[in-house]
Amino acid sequence: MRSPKDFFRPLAVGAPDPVREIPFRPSRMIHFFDPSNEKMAAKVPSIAPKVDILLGNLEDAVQADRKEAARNGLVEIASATDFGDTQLWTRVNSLDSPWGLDDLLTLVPAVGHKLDVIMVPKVEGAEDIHYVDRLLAQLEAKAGLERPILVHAILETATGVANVEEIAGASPRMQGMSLGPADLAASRRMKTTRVGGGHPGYLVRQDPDAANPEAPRATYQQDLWHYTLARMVDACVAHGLLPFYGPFGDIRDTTACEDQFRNAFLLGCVGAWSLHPVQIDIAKRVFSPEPADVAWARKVIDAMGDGTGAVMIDGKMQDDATVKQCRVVAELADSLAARDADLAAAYAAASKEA
Ligand SMILES: CC(C)(COP(=O)(O)OP(=O)(O)OC[C@H]1O[C@@H](n2cnc3c(N)ncnc32)[C@H](O)[C@@H]1OP(=O)(O)O)[C@@H](O)C(=O)NCCC(=O)NCCSC(=O)C[C@H](O)C(=O)O
Ligand SMILES: [Mg+2]
Repeated sequence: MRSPKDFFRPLAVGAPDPVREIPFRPSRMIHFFDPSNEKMAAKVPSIAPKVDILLGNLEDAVQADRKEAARNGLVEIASATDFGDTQLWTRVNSLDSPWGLDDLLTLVPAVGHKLDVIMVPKVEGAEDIHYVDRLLAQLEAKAGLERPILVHAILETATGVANVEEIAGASPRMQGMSLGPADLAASRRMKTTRVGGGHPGYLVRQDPDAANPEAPRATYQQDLWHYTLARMVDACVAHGLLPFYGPFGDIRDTTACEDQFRNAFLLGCVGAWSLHPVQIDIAKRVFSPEPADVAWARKVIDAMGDGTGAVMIDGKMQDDATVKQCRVVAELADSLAARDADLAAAYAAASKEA
């Protein structure tokens, strides 16, 4: 393990200095597209301005015989497109696959200056991040890049979950993590074949009524992902990283998708993956605080002055802790409003009314 003194040293001569703090840009949705799919690729220029993050996916969901086409397609799209202030990410193939190395060897020299973040799937421990860290430093130095490419890990194996804290702290490049519920379910031998979401069999049942033991008893579906998501959020925050929920595979069930995204938002995640255009607006809605909540947060911040002491607002106690909660909401709203004029107007109107 590197000494803490060396943590922020470049890992190759000529590589850019690692960042000291992970930038928190609007990140409500990571929109996946397959660069080898002509229809999807054609939509990139029109989708890019609508999403916070656009991700060229090279891993799962791209057929084995389309891997090279996807990689080359991403180089072409990244070179030809002006993404404005939308972030460009890629998900490379896993480190043990026949394609992961060539993904990195091709993308960094060709379009490394345009890539903000590389998502690495199936990360199992700090050693995976160390490998990518050094290789990226070498490639960045060779390509003459001036800013480091950040790394995002998918938490999608039981071993990865067991090692989540050490993964989060493995490198100053670590930008964030996403939950990968499909691979994680397989790795853990969970008996769900869904991509995220609940399962009707995972429930608790109301106690029997002593006076009427045969009466029907209510059941309450439970959240299969709560434990992992909460662990991931804590590991990320402890290391200054951004946590994301991952994919919701039932594209037609927009209601359950919204519920899953909202649970993640409330628990601390900054965004989720959108796999289909229909999920973009869901993520935008869910991961932007409600105007009424923003107005309330600003009211509390104003009333709390220097942020110490206790006051009563509309019958609710406010103190040093609640003002911090309110700052989380207000600061997120400010950063999203700077990118989204409609949201800025909605926040201003709600604050005026409050
Ligand atoms: C899920 C899909 C296969 C559905 O595609 P399709 O059947 O074509 O849907 P539609 O007919 O409704 O599409 C309407 C039009 O929209 C275009 N489209 C579809 N998806 C996208 C997209 N993501 N970006 C841009 N454009 C998109 C279609 O081409 C249609 O266009 P047109 O005919 O011109 O109107 C498909 O959405 C898809 O493949 N999505 C991405 C899937 C993906 O990336 N999966 C991997 C991430 S999840 C994962 O890996 C699991 C995770 O790692 C874990 O372990 O949990
Ligand atoms: Mg996966």
